[in-house]
Amino acid sequence: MTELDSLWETVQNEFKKSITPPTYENVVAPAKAYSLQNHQLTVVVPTDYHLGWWQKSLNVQLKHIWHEQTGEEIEPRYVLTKDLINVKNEGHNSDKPTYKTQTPLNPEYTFENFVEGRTNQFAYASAFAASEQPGGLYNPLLIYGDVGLGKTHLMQAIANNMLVHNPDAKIKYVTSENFMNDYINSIKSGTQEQFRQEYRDLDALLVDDVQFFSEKNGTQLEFFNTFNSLHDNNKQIVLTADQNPKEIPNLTDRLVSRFVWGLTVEITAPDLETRIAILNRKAEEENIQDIPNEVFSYIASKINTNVRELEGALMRVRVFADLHKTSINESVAREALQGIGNDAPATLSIDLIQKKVAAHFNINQSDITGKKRVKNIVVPRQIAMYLSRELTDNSLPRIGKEFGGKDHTTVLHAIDKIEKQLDTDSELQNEINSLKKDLRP
Ligand SMILES: Nc1ncnc2c1ncn2[C@@H]1O[C@H](COP(=O)(O)OP(=O)(O)OP(=O)(O)O)[C@@H](O)[C@H]1O
Repeated sequence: MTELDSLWETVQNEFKKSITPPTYENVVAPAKAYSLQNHQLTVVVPTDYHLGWWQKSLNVQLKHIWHEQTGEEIEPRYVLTKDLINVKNEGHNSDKPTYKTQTPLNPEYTFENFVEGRTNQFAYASAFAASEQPGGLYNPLLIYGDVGLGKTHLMQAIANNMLVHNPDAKIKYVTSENFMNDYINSIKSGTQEQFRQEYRDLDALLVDDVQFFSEKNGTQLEFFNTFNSLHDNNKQIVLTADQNPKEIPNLTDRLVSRFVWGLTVEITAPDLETRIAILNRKAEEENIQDIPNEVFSYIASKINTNVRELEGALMRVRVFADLHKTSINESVAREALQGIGNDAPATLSIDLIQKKVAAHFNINQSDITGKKRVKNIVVPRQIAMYLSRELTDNSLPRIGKEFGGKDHTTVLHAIDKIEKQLDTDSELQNEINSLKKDLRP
């Protein structure tokens, strides 16, 4: 056992005294001290969930315990096991080539484990198609969107699926930062030829977060050449970015034009139904049983942007219930998630939308929920259904119910109609904008 290992054991024992056994077992025990350099303690943790706990809840205590035990002030940093390879590459001796960055694929990032919904199904279908016919129509495939929406998951699912079909496929997954570091290190060590071979002799290259190339002109040029070489040989390229590549500042035009050569798809935040489905899937994966449906709905309505945070919230509820030795129910979830996510979930109700739309068109609310098929009532009814979907988190069946017990397909048809008309009808656009302003000042 190294000195650091035994010190870490002492630190863990100190934690044990001040936190409950489930938090210790679930969160503290799985963490390992990896290195201590220049007052920076690197701690390796297995999942995003652990990362969140350490960064948000245990960081101050760790610094305190460390100081008490050693007299040393430290600045901890937390690294996922899967990212350890990057840490290992840091500070490598410059005469050793380090162009061999190889971040392992996460075997859990498969298409089967990805929940499809309205906002990600195009990205999902494109990624699946690219993995079935690498180097084909969707080359490169670029997936962009906000943080934590599943871009890396889909990108790695492509690689995992390619490997199912061809276990010998040469696939490299790197972040754009890895690519740059590899490139710089190859220059330093005079191993550019090997670097090029390494990157160009692949069946698929996956590069995460290409927005990082912004302003890195030398790296952009090298990547441009790598890209061309792979593309010319019909090798699959998959890229992700946090925004549309055309909007990434300081990327050369020729690189942007390469990025959008194949197919560019966006992922946006999942809707309520998808968030609930993701939570169900996650609970199954983590073997968390007996969660009532209203708890899934509550968590999904609180966290409505980032899937990573959604997963974190579920784990938080679980640990909270463990700590209090209680089963998971809605009031436990409310307590566990105090101060997290949407503290003031939208109070806008379908009832209010119906009232406002009725007043706007000078008809009665009962017309909106009724069955009359005359045009001056049908259109406001469709608009009210559309707004109920846009501005609240209610599901289609729920909306149908509130509109006098209509079927969810009727609601879907109404929304579809309005969406299509909005593309061309500026009067309708103005009408809807003004109603939205009125409903959400
Ligand atoms: N539709 C989905 N179904 C199941 N899991 C999902 C889905 N979307 C995201 N996730 C999960 O959410 C977490 C975050 O996803 P991921 O890392 O792929 O996001 P990202 O868009 O690459 O974020 P970042 O920009 O921060 O890198 C992962 O655990 C992933 O498996």
